[in-house]
Amino acid sequence: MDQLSKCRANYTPLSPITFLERAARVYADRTSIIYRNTQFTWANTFNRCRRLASSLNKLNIVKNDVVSILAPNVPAMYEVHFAVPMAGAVLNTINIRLDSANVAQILDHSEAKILFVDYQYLRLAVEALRRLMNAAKSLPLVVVIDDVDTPTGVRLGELEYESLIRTGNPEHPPYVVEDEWDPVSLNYTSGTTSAPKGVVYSHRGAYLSTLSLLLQWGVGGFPVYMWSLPMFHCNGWTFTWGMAARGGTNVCIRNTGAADMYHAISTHKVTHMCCAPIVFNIILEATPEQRRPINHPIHVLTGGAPPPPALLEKIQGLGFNVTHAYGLTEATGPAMVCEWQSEWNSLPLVEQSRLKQRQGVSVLTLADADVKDPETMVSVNRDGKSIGEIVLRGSSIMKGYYKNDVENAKAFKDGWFWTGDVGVVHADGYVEIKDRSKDVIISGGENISSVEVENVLYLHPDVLEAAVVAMPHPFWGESPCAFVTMRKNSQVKEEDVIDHCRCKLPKFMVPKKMVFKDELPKTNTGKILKFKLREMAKELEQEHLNIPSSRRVNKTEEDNRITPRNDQDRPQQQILAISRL
Ligand SMILES: Nc1ncnc2c1ncn2[C@@H]1O[C@H](COP(=O)(O)OP(=O)(O)OP(=O)(O)O)[C@@H](O)[C@H]1O
Repeated sequence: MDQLSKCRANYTPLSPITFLERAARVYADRTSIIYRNTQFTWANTFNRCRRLASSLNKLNIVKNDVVSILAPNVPAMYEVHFAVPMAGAVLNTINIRLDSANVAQILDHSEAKILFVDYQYLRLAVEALRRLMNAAKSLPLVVVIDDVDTPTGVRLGELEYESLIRTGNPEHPPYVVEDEWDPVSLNYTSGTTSAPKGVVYSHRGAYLSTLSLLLQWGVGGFPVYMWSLPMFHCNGWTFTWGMAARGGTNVCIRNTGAADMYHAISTHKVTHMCCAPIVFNIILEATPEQRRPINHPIHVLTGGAPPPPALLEKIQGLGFNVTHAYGLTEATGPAMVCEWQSEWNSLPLVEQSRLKQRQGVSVLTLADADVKDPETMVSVNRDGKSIGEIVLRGSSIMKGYYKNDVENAKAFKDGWFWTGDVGVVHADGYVEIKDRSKDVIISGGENISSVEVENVLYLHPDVLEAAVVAMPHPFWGESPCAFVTMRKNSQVKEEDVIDHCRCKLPKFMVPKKMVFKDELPKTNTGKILKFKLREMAKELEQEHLNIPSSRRVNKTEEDNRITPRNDQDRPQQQILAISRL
């Protein structure tokens, strides 16, 4: 049998762009995209993508060139997921809430040849380009994306998205992927804990991850998928490509405000959506004018941050059927999922939410997932208590970080990808995150999981959002400090919330300081920027100790950037502390 060899008939490189060609054949007249009053079919989408790919090649885009895009969830953002790789190039979607310094950094680091910019983000793009120009760096060609539904006429130079489509060749032969290990996209990490890193996906990894997530989430034919998750985040957790694979309808929305989401859900009968847990608050806090009745089941895949059980309970009560996944940019989005066991359906709702907030088991494309002691590399006991670092291996894991050998060497060790997340394994094999290694609070030699304290805070009926970080403590080394936002018109005081924690937590885990804030600092993907809160906690401690402001740690310009510099030495220290336990 060994002599049977591969040939073109039985071995084709895997690539997610093949999903579109098939969609155009199989689902030609079905709706592919809805955006305001504009609708396309799968035949239209294939035609538009071929035209755009041909125009990109005419602009001298060749294999492995990077093409960037700065846009919200509009049709163009969807189309480039096919058109750019169909031109042989690598797609780089840029987070629209970054500042111009970060956008410039990404354009420079990725060596982007073309930048597609949605008209609403032109100012940000221009500022980023000005920075590149001042630093004598090369500039990408800019293509403005006007609103396809209600064009504004805004331009910057000659190139405009729709005219590239109009002038492109509809018969352009689809690009043939020769090696499935070739790059398909370049996504920068959220920069929650360190400088954003450029994560490269292969055609093979993207293809397999797409299929595995569709299967894992049980997405059948013709889903109506609302884009409440930014497509720029891990290519929309691969559902950009996935909707073509299932002949789904992409409901594009510019903003994830409550009114837009409720309107889309009820008008288009949305069946599926993904989002960070923070979006549940937007849905739950909607005003009566924004709300619409929800009369059909909606499947939600949530991840990106730990969903507190109290929040899961509330959103499920509204008719949303939540699946909880855990993932990273480096794992092409969701890598583990809390796979639901039917016998759990008979448990009380509180117990169901407690089980569901666990991060779960590996998705199908991962060969393995484990929790290991980072010093001994030994797997931790399945007792729900022994702590270690979550490690992953398999075809969903990135090719590597672009131009970053140092981080590649740290991330890939002993045949595993090391996530930097700290967790436990329960007796049933389900993993539960306790923290990011950088966020663990070490108080008097005890590790405190900030997630556990946050879960208790979320049980308070007036708490809207909560984040717990380490505050320096003269005796214990660190103590928990909670930052909380409260529901509108709440009369509750800080002391009341501390008392609530006292009733539910061991004394050493009770926040020593409670800070009410109007808003918590977040990344665009809805993650709370804990490094910023740690800085604030440090300031609070210095005030508490009456250190004159002149001697306090100064805020530098960099504090306002995504890149946290202050925590660089912390993970190693903390992992060592964890492994000592
Ligand atoms: N379901 C989840 N529960 C808890 N945490 C989660 C979950 N899903 C994702 N996360 C957190 O999000 C992280 C992945 O986020 P992402 O890839 O967007 O960039 P980042 O890690 O936030 O940014 P950076 O690596 O630049 O700091 C995971 O490592 C984990 O800490």
